[in-house]
Amino acid sequence: MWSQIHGPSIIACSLSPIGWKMILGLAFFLVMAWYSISREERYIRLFSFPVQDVRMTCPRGEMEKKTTSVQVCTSLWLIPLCVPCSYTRDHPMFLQLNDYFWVKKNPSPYELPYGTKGSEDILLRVLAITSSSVPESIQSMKCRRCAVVGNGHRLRNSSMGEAIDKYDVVIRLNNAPVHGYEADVGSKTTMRLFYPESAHFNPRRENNPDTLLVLVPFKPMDFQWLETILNDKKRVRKGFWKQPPLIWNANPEQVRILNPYFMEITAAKLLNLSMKQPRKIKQKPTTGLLAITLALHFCDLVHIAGFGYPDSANKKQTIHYYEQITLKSMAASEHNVSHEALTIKRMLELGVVKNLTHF
Ligand SMILES: CC(=O)N[C@H]1[C@H]([C@H](O)[C@H](O)CO)O[C@](OP(=O)(O)OC[C@H]2O[C@@H](n3ccc(N)nc3=O)[C@H](O)[C@@H]2O)(C(=O)O)C[C@@H]1O
Ligand SMILES: CO[C@@H]1[C@H](O)[C@@H](O)[C@H](O[C@H]2[C@H](O)[C@@H](NC(C)=O)[C@H](OCc3ccccc3)O[C@@H]2CO)O[C@@H]1CO
Repeated sequence: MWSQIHGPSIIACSLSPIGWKMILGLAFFLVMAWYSISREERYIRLFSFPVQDVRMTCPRGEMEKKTTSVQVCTSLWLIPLCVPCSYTRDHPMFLQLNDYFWVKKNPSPYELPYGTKGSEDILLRVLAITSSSVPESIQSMKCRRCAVVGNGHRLRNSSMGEAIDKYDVVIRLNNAPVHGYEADVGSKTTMRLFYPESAHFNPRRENNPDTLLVLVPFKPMDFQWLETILNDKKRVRKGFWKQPPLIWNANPEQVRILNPYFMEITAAKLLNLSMKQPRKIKQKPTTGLLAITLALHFCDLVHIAGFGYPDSANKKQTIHYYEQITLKSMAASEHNVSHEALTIKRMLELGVVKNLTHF
């Protein structure tokens, strides 16, 4: 699925120079044709981007592609032309203990949030008390139809709850509640992505007994928070931009640590942020865009709901479905939400993801 967004730019394929020239020529033609056809909104059907089925059937062949290879597709005179390209799914979703037991052959080149360089020791300790496995119930799914639920206000009074709960996998974010909002957002939560400052949810009330609580690490202190809270050690208050919970009633067996690889590719490939001096760039992906990236790797079909910020001139519009705060609260947030909106729009246009609410 990933190759359908970026085509040849993400996955390195070995093609002869003539092959590449042909593809470039064809790409030019493709753009021209796309422009004329897209206005009639028919281009998705004609081109080789397989549109995600608006019904809930599994896109044909997706599971086979996962285990074998994928193809980079373009078109020749509107006839699909696909180039086989080797692709390995060698990025586990969650960090695992045995990767930190021994000196790694390929150590991470980046520090958090894009890699684990420098955090190896604390990781050894937190991975010893958490788990890294994808539960069998998810691993064995024949088809993973996923809903990524953003925290946006447009979910309010949407009555989307029943539809969201029908997905095989429902990904939620931060402290977004379900209790009291079931009719609009559903109650199923397969995974909840969060960081210490956003862990202000009641793990038992807002989740299901088997919900995976997935820590998105942004800084080494995030691992330290997890270690102290799960081991009930003395809490550390300094080093967080907002006070994280001091009591957190979660089962360590449900806790996972997201592989920073997904943050790296969200930043580098979707937002074109430079990875050369990541510390200097005070911009990072939102948790929602990260979750979409993760879902595109992991799921056969990705639908989103609750994404989309108000226009920057709209100072009064609340941004969440569950609380009365406006864009002003995000002034120091280090996100570029208009850039992200363009990225999401592009994915929607290509049919790579489908939106359940309006965008
Ligand atoms: C003040 C502040 O820092 N706010 C940030 C909050 C805050 O830290 C947590 O809610 C705390 O619990 O977290 C963020 O995001 P937040 O928790 O608001 O929302 C989760 C994701 O939903 C998508 N979203 C949200 C609102 C909206 N109107 N449109 C949307 O598309 C976004 O993709 C967003 O990522 C975050 O983690 O990304 C980003 C926000 O900038
Ligand atoms: C996904 O990002 C999360 C959230 O959406 C962001 O708003 C938040 O940004 C904070 C940023 O991570 C902090 N940087 C560090 C290194 O901690 C930044 O710190 C400045 C600061 C420090 C101390 C006291 C107040 C502010 O603050 C940003 C928010 O204002 O990051 C979230 C993930 O942690």
